[in-house]
Amino acid sequence: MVDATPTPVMVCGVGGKMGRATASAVVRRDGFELIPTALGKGRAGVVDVDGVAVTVIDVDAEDGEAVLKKAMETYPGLIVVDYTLPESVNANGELYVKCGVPFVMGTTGGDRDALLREVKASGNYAVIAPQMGKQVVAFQAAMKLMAEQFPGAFAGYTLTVTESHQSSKKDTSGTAKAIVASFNDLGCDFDVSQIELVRDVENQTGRMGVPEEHLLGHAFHTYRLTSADGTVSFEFQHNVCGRSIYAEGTVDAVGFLKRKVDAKDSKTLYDMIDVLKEGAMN
Ligand SMILES: NC(=O)C1=CN([C@@H]2O[C@H](COP(=O)(O)OP(=O)(O)OC[C@H]3O[C@@H](n4cnc5c(N)ncnc54)[C@H](O)[C@@H]3O)[C@@H](O)[C@H]2O)C=CC1
Ligand SMILES: O=C(O)C1=N[C@H](C(=O)O)C[C@H](O)C1
Repeated sequence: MVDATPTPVMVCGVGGKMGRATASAVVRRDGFELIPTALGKGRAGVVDVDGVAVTVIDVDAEDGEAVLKKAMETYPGLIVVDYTLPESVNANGELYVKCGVPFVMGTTGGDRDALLREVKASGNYAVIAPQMGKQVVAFQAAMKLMAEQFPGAFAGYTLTVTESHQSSKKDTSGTAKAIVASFNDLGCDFDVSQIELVRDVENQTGRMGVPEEHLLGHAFHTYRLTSADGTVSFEFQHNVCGRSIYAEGTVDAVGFLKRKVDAKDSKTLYDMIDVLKEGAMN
């Protein structure tokens, strides 16, 4: 029998740009319910998400663990989505593990190795990925596959990576970092510190071609490979305007995770390539 109960979702960081976009996608999508409570930082209050009034509880003022546990009791089967900030990633991951709540971590940055290690060791269900957009995840997966199939194929090539995002983005793109890891396996000697970050309007609208109306929300990435003698070059580019591609993918990830929890799957830690492989992305 199909379970008709909607999956309850708490969106931590709902006061921010991605949290708001994701909460809105949860409200729009059948089979999901946005719960009216969320954890926030320094911004207590009520956020209206398309008619759902979400009370944001400031983790600096109240006990986040108690808030989460209460929400888990009130909304059995709760799944948390995290779109907070790089400096909160590890502490939030630890909090969700401590409470035993399944979660989708879209937030980038922090100590990724520690996050993945600790969540995996805990056996807590989670999807953790720096990129939730279906087609970009497919590109990411293709680069990973190429590196697995043809390791070293681009040895001797010079790689340059340029990523442009809204000026409020402080960290280097987590997606670009993940793709650089595949280029490293393909033989390119490149460190993520060499990624060029474009955050100023002049370069964004000029060199990168970002439409003015998307200066506050875009992700334009270019990966360029050039052979040692300069006679051969490759360019991979993905340009995203707005945030709906990530918000929709996040809801797909919540649905995927819910099915894994219900099935008591022996694997508990996933990324978006797992979600894509299962055909679980709209
Ligand atoms: N995985 C993906 O596909 C995507 C990931 N992102 C990532 O999402 C993150 C958020 O980005 P934006 O929404 O643009 O940032 P933002 O600055 O607009 O929003 C962050 C929100 O999180 C809140 N916050 C900070 N620490 C918190 C904590 N400990 N607990 C609860 N709330 C907390 C802030 O008060 C703010 O409301 C970034 O790491 C970004 O790279 C963004 C787009 C897509
Ligand atoms: O902060 C953003 O906006 C984005 N963050 C993610 C990243 O760091 O790669 C995904 C996308 O680039 C948008």
